[in-house]
Amino acid sequence: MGKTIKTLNNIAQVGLDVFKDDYTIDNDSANPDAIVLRSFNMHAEEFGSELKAIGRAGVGVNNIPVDKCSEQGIVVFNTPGANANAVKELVITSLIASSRNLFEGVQWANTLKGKGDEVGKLVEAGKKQFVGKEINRKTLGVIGLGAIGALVSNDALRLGMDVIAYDPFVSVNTAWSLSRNVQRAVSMEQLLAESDYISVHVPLTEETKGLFNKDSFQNMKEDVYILNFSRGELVNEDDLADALESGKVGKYITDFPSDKVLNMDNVIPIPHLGASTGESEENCAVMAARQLKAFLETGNIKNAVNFPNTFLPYSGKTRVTVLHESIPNMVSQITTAISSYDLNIADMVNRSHEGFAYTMIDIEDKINGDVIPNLEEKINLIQGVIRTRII
Ligand SMILES: NC(=O)c1ccc[n+]([C@@H]2O[C@H](COP(=O)([O-])OP(=O)(O)OC[C@H]3O[C@@H](n4cnc5c(N)ncnc54)[C@H](O)[C@@H]3O)[C@@H](O)[C@H]2O)c1
Ligand SMILES: O=C(O)[C@H](O)COP(=O)(O)O
Repeated sequence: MGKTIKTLNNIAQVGLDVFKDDYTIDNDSANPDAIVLRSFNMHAEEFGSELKAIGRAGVGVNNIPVDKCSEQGIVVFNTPGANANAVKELVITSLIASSRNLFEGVQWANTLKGKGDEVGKLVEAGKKQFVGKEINRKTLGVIGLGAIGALVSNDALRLGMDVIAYDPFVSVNTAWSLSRNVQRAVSMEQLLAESDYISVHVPLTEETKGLFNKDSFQNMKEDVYILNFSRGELVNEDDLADALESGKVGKYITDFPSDKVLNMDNVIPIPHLGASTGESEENCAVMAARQLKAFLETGNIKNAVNFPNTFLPYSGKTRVTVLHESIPNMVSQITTAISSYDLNIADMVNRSHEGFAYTMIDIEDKINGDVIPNLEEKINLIQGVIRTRII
């Protein structure tokens, strides 16, 4: 049956092109099968009964009510690493440009428009206001060693910086990709105390909200530069104002300006450009679309943030997919329901992730269409089952 996809932001065409034949892109649909978006805030959105999946073409999912989605059996995907290079390039650019007072210097040079032959003399006289500092041999502290943090760390080393990093949950993938010259901070305090520059690359969660506050600023060196390409809410803005005022923080470079921050001195506001390159937009769109398509057509899950990665080769016969709570005795109750229709199981998989689980069961033959709604209903009645879909 045809499926409807709705987009809530501009999504690169190559990504939308993944949805061919049986799919309709309908941005006015009140009840799509899947939604693709970037930073659109979904917290106030109602979900239609057909909505099975949301694809975030990007990384941060704080714009999506993930817990509500889990409870309603809506799988939320993101695109890990797909925009990491774009962000890294902007972080490195901003690191150097802010150290050399480039943003302020360019802004000032533009004020000389119309000064005619005087411009050359004014430039030479005025440039002393913008004397900067070099990043070579300075220490960069990287908080969060995921896709972006690891790239930033490796490139900063290549530029002659010392790099110290903190991530208590570092993944095996990152560990393999990281230069052995990145020093490991044993605590946030150590990183804060040793860094001339700090770049933060963690997700916004209840735990990381306000990570930069009065106490953490106090632990930092005088005149530290902070780069925030992650989320504005990681920083307590009232405490930041004091730290900028006192000179503890020399500059705050942020991809997430707020009205409050725009009114502070020594802030370099960037209009959320981290992932805004053609390459990154295409990478994210294609990855999000492929993951959604695979899930809608085969039930397989790759890169979901609220349900486990689950893969079973798709035979094209009948597949029963069940999103459920991760509690004892679920698989046996589901298989009992299936066998009550005299159906033989060919293959199956069950995975769990942080309280939620996913079971996919392949039936040996294509099953009669009339059975499908009854079997779905029977499985949905099992306590702990969130959503059943028979493909
Ligand atoms: N400015 C932009 O356009 C842009 C683009 C992409 C991502 N982002 C933001 O950057 C964040 C990081 O992106 P990524 O692709 O590197 O994500 P990622 O998931 O690959 O890495 C995040 C890392 O943070 C670590 N972490 C989590 N909590 C931590 C804590 N309390 N202390 C230290 N480390 C912690 C995790 O272990 C993980 O290694 C995203 O969550 C998003 O908010 C912004
Ligand atoms: O979390 C992300 O991936 C970034 O903040 C990018 O957001 P965007 O897709 O709205 O540019």
